[in-house]
Amino acid sequence: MALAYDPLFITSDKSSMDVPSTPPPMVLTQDELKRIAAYKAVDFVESGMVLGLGTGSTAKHAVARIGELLRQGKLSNIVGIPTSKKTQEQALSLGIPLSDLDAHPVIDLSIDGADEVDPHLNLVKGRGGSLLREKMIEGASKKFVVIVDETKMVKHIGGSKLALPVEVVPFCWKFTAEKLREVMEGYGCEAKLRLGGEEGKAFVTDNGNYIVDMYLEKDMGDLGAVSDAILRLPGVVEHGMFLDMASTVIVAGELGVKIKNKHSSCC
Ligand SMILES: O=C[C@H](O)[C@H](O)[C@H](O)COP(=O)(O)O
Repeated sequence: MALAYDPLFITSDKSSMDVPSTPPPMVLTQDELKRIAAYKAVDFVESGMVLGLGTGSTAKHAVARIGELLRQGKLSNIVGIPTSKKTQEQALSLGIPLSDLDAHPVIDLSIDGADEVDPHLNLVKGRGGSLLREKMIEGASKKFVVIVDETKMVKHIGGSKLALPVEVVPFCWKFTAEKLREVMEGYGCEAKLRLGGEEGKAFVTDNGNYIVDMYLEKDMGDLGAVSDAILRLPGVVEHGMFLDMASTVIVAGELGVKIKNKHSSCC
């Protein structure tokens, strides 16, 4: 279905108005909101850029749009760095030239979705299992634009009560999961191995690891301290909290698109 995409439908945190003067032309599905956010992010893309290509149901719209603009000749000389095998396949199918972090250690712009966004633009990512490559690539980016529909906005990280993913090595994963649970015990934490592999086996990431999903009851408060404690555990490869990494978050909702920039987004 074609979107009636209205530029007046956009607000930014630089603006004093949060509600646009023109009402949205129709009730949009969550997928349409994801697509609106993704297309808006692709406005930041310029010919000649090295781009981090995100993973997931929102990022796939951005990758598709980049492919379309390349095909139309409106963008040229783009190099994409995919954050997962799935995105790599999509980008290849669209003819987007690809490379990697070894060849391009500095990336101009990354565009990716998120599972949660807090008021400080801290994120949870990795419910699709791609957090490690995403963190490596997005951490090497001069600009990181996050695209979400409004359901992803939370008051605090973990606030959706859905998974905070941690990538762990398969070797004695139960031991690591128990250590994670102990570290997070004060926040009412449950730690569960993610399933989804063949015959009900563990989900395996693109890096051959497992994911332990943490479910939290309480606000963690000092996210930096929790991050450090998790990363100190042997067996942990990476976690899905992306702290202070997003430059801009584009949020598409029924009342319009909001653009939130780092350092001007909160309080
Ligand atoms: O591992 C997956 C990624 O972090 C995704 O970007 C994240 O889960 C958001 O995915 P979606 O856009 O499908 O909600």
